[in-house]
Amino acid sequence: MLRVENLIYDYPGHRALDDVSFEVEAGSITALVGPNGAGKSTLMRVCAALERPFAGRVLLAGANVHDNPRAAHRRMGFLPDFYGLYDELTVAQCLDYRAAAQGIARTERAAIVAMAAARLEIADRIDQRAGTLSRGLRQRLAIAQAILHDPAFLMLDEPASGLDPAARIGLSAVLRQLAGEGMTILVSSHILAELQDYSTHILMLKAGRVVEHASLERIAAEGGASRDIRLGFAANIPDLRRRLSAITELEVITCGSDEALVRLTDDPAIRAAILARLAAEGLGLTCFAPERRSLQDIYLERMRDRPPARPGLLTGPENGEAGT
Ligand SMILES: Nc1ncnc2c1ncn2[C@@H]1O[C@H](COP(=O)(O)OP(=O)(O)OP(=O)(O)O)[C@@H](O)[C@H]1O
Repeated sequence: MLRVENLIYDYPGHRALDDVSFEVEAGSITALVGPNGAGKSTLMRVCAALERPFAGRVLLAGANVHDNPRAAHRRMGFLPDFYGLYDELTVAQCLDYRAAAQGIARTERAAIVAMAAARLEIADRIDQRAGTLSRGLRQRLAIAQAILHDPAFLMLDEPASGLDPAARIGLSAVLRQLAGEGMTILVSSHILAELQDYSTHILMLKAGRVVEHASLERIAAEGGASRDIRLGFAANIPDLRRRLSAITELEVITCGSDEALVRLTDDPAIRAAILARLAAEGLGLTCFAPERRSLQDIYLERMRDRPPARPGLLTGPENGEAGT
């Protein structure tokens, strides 16, 4: 769907994108993450053909977006991190204006405005002025503006920033729904727990370079079974820590009176022996569950460990060369 090849982008005295290559799979929701200043917004603006790269190219469904930005804008939607709405216009007028700007014929506009408002669940606000909407509803209107021409590809730059928890949950549902309807989405955010809920892939940038690009499934499976195990017990055991610590192959990370987090070795035989010992101890074991590695753990690990991608490599989940 979107293929980015060897992008270089410089601000005066600063390289913001340093040989960035990746490919976004059709139908995926890719989370674009990285520390402040990593280059996420710059990357999105270049992909949206709002900035011209110094080198490299961006292909949307095979067409170079910088050769014909207007054609690219008809195939993509973009919500920048800072956007303006016409506060004096109603929701309907805002959407109608954007539809006109997209070149949609006057006769088709009413139906398209109604459909976009329905998709973002703001149809009941259609006659309300944009300036009187809550932050969450403004965000919905801005996304409705970005998708009313039914783009195949949608980019959202930090759409959750400033939203309250309920509005963020609503936004996640909207993104899932749009992806379910066939839209390919690239979304940047610093809220990793939420990205984990709806993303299929992750693209990590650090200092203008790709340090990881993979499906969440592949990342979660990487490294085999988790070594951290959550234990649960049927009743309170006052000396639980002491009893667990007595098992030498097991390291106690946290411990309460009826639950604990412990770290085991990767060796299946030793793990089986520890489980058998725990059962034999008569502790009333009710839970022995590997802890799922969170996106946050993976992010922190990658940001710490990984060298940036080698120049010239096209990173992508399908070729398995991400961040090597
Ligand atoms: N107009 C500009 N002029 C000069 N430098 C800029 C400009 N815009 C961004 N930069 C620099 O380019 C780098 C990348 O910025 P960018 O905004 O793309 O990062 P980001 O990953 O989106 O950051 P954040 O998470 O804080 O939004 C930063 O070092 C930033 O200071």
